[in-house]
Amino acid sequence: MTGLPKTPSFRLDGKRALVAGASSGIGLACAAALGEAGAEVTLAARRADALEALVSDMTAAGMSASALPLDVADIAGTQAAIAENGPFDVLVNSAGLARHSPASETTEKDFDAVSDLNIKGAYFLTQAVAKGLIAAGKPGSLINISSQMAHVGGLDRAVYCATKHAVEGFTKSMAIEWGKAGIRVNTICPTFILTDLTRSTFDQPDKRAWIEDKIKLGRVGEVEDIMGAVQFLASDASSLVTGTALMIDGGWTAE
Ligand SMILES: NC(=O)C1=CN([C@@H]2O[C@H](COP(=O)(O)OP(=O)(O)OC[C@H]3O[C@@H](n4cnc5c(N)ncnc54)[C@H](OP(=O)(O)O)[C@@H]3O)[C@@H](O)[C@H]2O)C=CC1
Ligand SMILES: O=C(CO)[C@@H](O)[C@H](O)[C@@H](O)C(=O)O
Repeated sequence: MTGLPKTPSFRLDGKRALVAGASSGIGLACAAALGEAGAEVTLAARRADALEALVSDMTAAGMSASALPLDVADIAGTQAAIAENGPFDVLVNSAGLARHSPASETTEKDFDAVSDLNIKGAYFLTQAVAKGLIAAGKPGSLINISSQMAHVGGLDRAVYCATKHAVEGFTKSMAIEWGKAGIRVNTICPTFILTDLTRSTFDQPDKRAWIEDKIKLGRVGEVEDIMGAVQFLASDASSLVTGTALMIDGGWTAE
């Protein structure tokens, strides 16, 4: 016997990771997952106090973390912050927002607010981190938190769905462009997960029943459901994975 193949490592020791949208919900969980795997994690979002609280929790748990207050919709400010604090080997972009209304009533203000963060902010944040890697001649793994709504429509969620479909488009295009440089670009597409973003949806009994019916595994998502996926996509365990969407939807889009 010549020896068994060895599973590539899920560890991230020596890697620098940036998590945008780390002050709550899915981003916070992703930051903890990356820290647990050994990465040095930079936590970005607008609320500096929430970031500092997470830095304290992660440090107390033996992880390496620091805060970088940042508005991802401020493109120039984000570019400057990444240039100053990078390069980052790993990006998880979980900064996002949603506004709900019938498509016939969407206002330009809501359209712009959701698009400016979910598409434009995500695009230029991903670009800024990639530019830092290219300049440093380093490989990397860039992950955008998209949504199952990038693959299906959602009643009263036309703008949000449009932005998440757009994220899938630029992710695939960037994956093609930067593949030879060893920079991988992927999305994670969660189903409904109880966070500040979805609380108002879950509070409506008819909406909760709709969600529970559509998720074939019979339970709603929790932030912990995203953590293993982030460790996988950030690490060498996924070194041939790029330009793809990892569905974490309990079977919603299988129907
Ligand atoms: N929860 C769910 O069911 C699902 C969520 N998603 C996606 O996951 C991502 C995270 O959502 P979730 O954790 O649920 O929501 P939360 O509202 O809990 O988290 C959103 C995060 O984004 C940050 N954020 C918002 N605006 C900005 C900004 N302009 N600049 C920087 N950071 C910003 C917030 O921090 P701060 O306010 O401090 O800036 C916060 O950390 C979103 O992209 C969402 O679309 C996808 C599928 C399902
Ligand atoms: O992406 C999501 C579910 O797959 C959620 O963030 C929402 O659609 C959210 O906007 C909601 O409807 O509560």
